[in-house]
Amino acid sequence: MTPGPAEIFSVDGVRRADRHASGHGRSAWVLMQTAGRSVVDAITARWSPRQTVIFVGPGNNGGDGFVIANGLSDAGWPVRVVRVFPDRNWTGDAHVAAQHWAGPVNGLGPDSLSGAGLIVDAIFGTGLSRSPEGEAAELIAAINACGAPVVAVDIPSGLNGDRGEPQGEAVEADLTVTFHRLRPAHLLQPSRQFCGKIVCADIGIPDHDPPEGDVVARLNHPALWPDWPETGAADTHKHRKGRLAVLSGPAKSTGAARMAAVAGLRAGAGLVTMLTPPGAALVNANHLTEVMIRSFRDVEDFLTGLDAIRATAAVLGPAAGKSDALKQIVIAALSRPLPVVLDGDALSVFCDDPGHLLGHLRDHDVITPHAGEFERLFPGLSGTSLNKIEAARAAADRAGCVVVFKGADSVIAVPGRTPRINTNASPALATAGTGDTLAGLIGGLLAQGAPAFDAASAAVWLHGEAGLRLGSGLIAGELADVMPAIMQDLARRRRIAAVRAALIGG
Ligand SMILES: NC(=O)C1=CN([C@@H]2O[C@H](COP(=O)(O)OP(=O)(O)OC[C@H]3O[C@@H](n4cnc5c(N)ncnc54)[C@H](OP(=O)(O)O)[C@@H]3O)[C@@H](O)[C@H]2O)[C@@H](O)CC1
Ligand SMILES: [K+]
Repeated sequence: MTPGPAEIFSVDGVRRADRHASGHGRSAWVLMQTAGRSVVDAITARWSPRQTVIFVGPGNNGGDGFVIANGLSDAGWPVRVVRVFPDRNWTGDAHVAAQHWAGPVNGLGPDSLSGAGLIVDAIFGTGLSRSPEGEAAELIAAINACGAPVVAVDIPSGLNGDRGEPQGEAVEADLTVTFHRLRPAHLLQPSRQFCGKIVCADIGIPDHDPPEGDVVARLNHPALWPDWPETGAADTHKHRKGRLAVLSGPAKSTGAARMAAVAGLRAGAGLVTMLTPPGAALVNANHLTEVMIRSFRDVEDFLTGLDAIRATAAVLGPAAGKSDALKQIVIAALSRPLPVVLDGDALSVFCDDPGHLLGHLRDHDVITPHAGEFERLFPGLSGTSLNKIEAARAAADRAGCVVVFKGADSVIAVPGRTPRINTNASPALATAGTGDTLAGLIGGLLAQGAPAFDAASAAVWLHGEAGLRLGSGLIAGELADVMPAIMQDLARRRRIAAVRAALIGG
C-alpha cells in the first residue's frame, strides 16, 4: 500500500467531502476528471500500452471509466469500452463524461473479454446498493477468471465501502485506485484481499474539519504515539522504567507466559517478574535469565506478590489455564490501581459470565480478544455491527477499557477516541504464541507509563513490524528478539523527521 492520508472515512464522509469541494470551487465534474486522470497515471506508471477493456456501470463510477478511456486513448492505448447496463441512462457528471467519449460503446457479450491485456473495473463504486446479480455477477466472475490484470476504480465492484465483506460476487483487483481517503473496505478483511495494491489519490478536495463521525478510524502509525516506545533519558535506571508482573500457567504450560515476559522486557520495562504457581517455579527458573521469579500459593499471595514487587502493570492470561482460581486472580488484580492486560485464558474463563469481567475493567486496562474470544465476551456484537471498527468501538464502550480486536486487520479502540486500524500484520504472524508476545509488549509499555491506547497501538505496530522482518517460517519466540532493531530504526527515523521539521521550521 502506498502511504496515504491516515484518516479512514465512511462512504458518506467522502460524499460530504465531495460536496465540501463543490462549495470551494471544485465541481463534481472537475473531481471526476481528476479522479479519472489519477487512475490513468497509476496504470501508465505500471503497465506498457496494451488492449484495455473498460467496463462502465450505470453511476459515477462508470463516469470515471469514460474519463479513463479518454486518458488512455489520448496516451495511445488501444481501449474498448463496454457498457454493463444497456437499459440504464447515465445522468449528471457520468452523462457528461459519456458525452466526452468519442469512441464506440460496446454492449456486453461473449467476446467482451477477448484479447484483454488489462481490465478496468468501473462497474460499481461506493454506490453499490445490493448484491450484483444476473449479467453483472456473471461478468464479475468472468473478469476474475480471465487472467488479465484488473484495475478497480475507487473500489472493486461488489464491495460495500463501509463493510469488511464482499456483497456477493466481487472483483478481485490487482490494483485499486481510490480517491481522497481510504474507506473501511480497503483495510478490513476479507474485503482488503479483493483490492490488491491500493493507491489513494489526492483529487484536490480541500482539507477541512470533517463532521463528527466521518472519520471512522485512523491508520495505526508511529505518528499517533510519538513518545512510545520510550528511548529514555541518559540518567534513567531500571526502577524508572517500570515493573511488569506476568502470571505463569501451571508447570506444563509455562512457555506462553515466558514469551510475554521476555516481550515485556524487550518493550523496555525495567524489571519483569514472573508470578508463578509453586509447581511451575522450577521449569520457569530453568528457562529464564533476566526475568525474576516469585511463587504464589493463592489469590491473597498473588496480590501480596504484586504489591511486593511494586508492579506498575500486569499481564494475565497467556496459557494461564481456565480455572476458578484464574477468575479470582483476574478480579483481584483489577482491584489494584495498576493497568492490567488480559489475554487468552483470562478472557475465555469469563465466557459464561462476561458481564462479571466487564464490570471490573477500568479505562487503563487492555483486553486483546481474537474473533472467537470477542464473540464469547460480546455475544452477537460482531454480527450486528456495520464492520469490525464499529464492533471494536462498541466493545470498548461496553467494557470501558482499551480493546485490541486482533486479526490480520487488528482494530484498537477505546471509549471516546477514534479507533485505530493496523495494517502491517504479516500472514507469518498466524502461528502459535504470537498473541502472547503481543500481550507482553503491551504490558511492557504500560509498565513504563504509556497511556493504554498508545501502549496497545504501539505494541500492535511493533508486533506487525517484527512479523514483516522475520517473514514466513517465523516462530513466536523470535518476535521479541527483533524488537531492538525495530525500535532503533524507529528512533532513527523520528530523529531524522525532527531535524527535518526543525530545519523547515527554522
Ligand atoms: N465522492 C467522490 O469524491 C467522488 C466520486 N467519484 C466516483 O463516484 C462513485 C460513486 O458514484 P455513485 O454514487 O453514482 O455510485 P456507483 O457505484 O457508480 O453506481 C451507483 C449506480 O449503480 C446502481 N447499482 C448499485 N448496486 C447495483 C446492483 N447490485 N445491481 C445493479 N445496479 C446497481 C445504482 O442503482 P440503484 O441502486 O439506484 O438502483 C446506481 O445507478 C465513486 O465510487 C467514484 O468512482 C469520482 O467521480 C470523483 C469523486
Ligand atoms: K469499481
